[in-house]
Amino acid sequence: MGRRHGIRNSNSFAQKKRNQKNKQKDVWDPAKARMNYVDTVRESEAFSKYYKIQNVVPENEWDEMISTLQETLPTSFRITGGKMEACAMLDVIEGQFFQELLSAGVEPGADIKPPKQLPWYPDRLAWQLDISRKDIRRSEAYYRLHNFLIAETSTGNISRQEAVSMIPPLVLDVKPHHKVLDMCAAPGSKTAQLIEMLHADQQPGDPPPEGFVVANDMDNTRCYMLVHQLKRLSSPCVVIVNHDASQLPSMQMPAADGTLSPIKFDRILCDVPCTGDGTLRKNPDIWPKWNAANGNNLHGIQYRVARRGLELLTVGGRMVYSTCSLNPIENEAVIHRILKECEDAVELVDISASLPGLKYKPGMTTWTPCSKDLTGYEKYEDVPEQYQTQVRPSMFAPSKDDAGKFNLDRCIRILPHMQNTGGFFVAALQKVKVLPWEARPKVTETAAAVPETNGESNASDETKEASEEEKQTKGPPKKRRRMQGYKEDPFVFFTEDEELWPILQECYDLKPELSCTSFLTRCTVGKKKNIYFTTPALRDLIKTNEDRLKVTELVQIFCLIIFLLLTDSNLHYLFILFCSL
Ligand SMILES: C[S@@+](CC[C@H](N)C(=O)[O-])C[C@H]1O[C@@H](n2cnc3c(N)ncnc32)[C@H](O)[C@@H]1O
Repeated sequence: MGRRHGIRNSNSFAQKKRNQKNKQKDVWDPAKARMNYVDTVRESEAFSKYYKIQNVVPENEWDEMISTLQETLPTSFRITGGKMEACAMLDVIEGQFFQELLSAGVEPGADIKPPKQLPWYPDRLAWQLDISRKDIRRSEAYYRLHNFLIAETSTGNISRQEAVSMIPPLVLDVKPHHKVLDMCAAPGSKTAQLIEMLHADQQPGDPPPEGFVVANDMDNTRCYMLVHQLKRLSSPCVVIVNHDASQLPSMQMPAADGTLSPIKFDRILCDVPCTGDGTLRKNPDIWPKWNAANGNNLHGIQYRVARRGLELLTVGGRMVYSTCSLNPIENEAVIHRILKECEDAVELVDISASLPGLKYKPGMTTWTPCSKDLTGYEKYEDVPEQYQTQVRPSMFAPSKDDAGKFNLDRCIRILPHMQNTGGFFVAALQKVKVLPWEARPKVTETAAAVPETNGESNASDETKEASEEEKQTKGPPKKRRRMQGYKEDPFVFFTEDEELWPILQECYDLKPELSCTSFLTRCTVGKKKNIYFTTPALRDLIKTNEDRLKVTELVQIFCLIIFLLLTDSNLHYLFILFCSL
């Protein structure tokens, strides 16, 4: 009784506090004020002036682009999972929900926009719906479809993803045996697509694919978003790591003869941090903050991440560079700088045929670097001293004579008005031979030295732009600073004599070909409450690289939560079993 009384008291206190707060809010609510401001400021003078200087869109399309940017973005989604389940889901969506919409559309006064299939997405599995909150309220058919999409998104059968953001994984062309690296992965909508592609050919009862995805993000909190997003896929083929991608250490894998060799990835997604001005429809608060310096400041880290990606890419492998920015300084200028440095070791791939029906502008071959005051410069020598740290020599377009040899027109820029989407940039790079500065991969007897990092932020200082491979060949710097972050629980793999293994095998009727050494826990002592399963390839990767990563405390590898259908029974029960042991 007393306790209850206490609770009532504390509740009324909390209520009083809330009332006080609400009163204050009536006077001044900064969040509300910001939203009002954002609602009214749906165009930025600086944005318009800058993109007119860049000629990013032909004069006669300008007004259409700006008015599209001021409209709400349509919803788009893709159907996930194996081919059979996806087709069955498509039948339900088309046969039931879209049909209802179409029937509602013939009623007098109904304003129903038919769903649009995204022609460039395979098997008719991606759709765009131009529906607003108002539509959902006024039409029963819209309401039912909306609720269905929400429910299916939470179970993972549908992924609500911006249409243009589906493009980079498609262009990456991932096969089940590929080693894939996603350099800047959080929150993970593209990583999910990559994992689905890895499992594309897998039939029920088949072993998991040979390939894997290493998903990295520098932001520790966003790594947990990634864990949350990817958990739904229950794939044993993905590991999440937490690094500055421009300094991602070389990982090692044991060869058949027991020696270690550095991993080179077959496919790399380099979806770099950017100003995001292609997402203005979704994030209108970018309008009032937009300025030319933001893009200039990101050029350095974008280049360094892409360059590191190419170092980690195998010869013959493909890397896709993408941003949700329209700015050539964040896009073509980065690609041009990379191609120039890589000489003839890297080429732009013509990806137009892999995206049938997609409307886009070919990459620009000329652009004009600008300082924050929106003065454009023809050449670096024209840049006043005060802006020389902001506008860098590497940002300038190739000369007319040189332009042809880079094939920058093979890049793809999607402008919002072309098919009612966000803005996006994508380029696919093929590594045709080792990079000029790259040492040929060495096979070492022991784990290679851990690449050093000074843990500093991504300042655009060119002196920091030496590649990680270069640093490794020069030897480690003398001082080592600990990077801030959280220490993750260890990865404790079962050994052949694991006492739980016979119980597990019997209880879950595990297939005999499953090796107990692919199971792991995250604790060294105490009850093994959660048991994880991963593929042999990822087990080797984690085991081979964990120690050196732990020593430096640079990396937190997050577990890939893995409940593949090892048997017909649902392995989620493992949780229950071991919690009660
Ligand atoms: C454009 S978002 C990536 C979106 C993601 N690919 C997706 O599809 O959901 C860029 C990401 O890069 C991360 N990031 C920023 N700087 C980074 C760096 N130096 N290394 C690795 N990740 C970085 C940010 O935390 C952010 O999550």
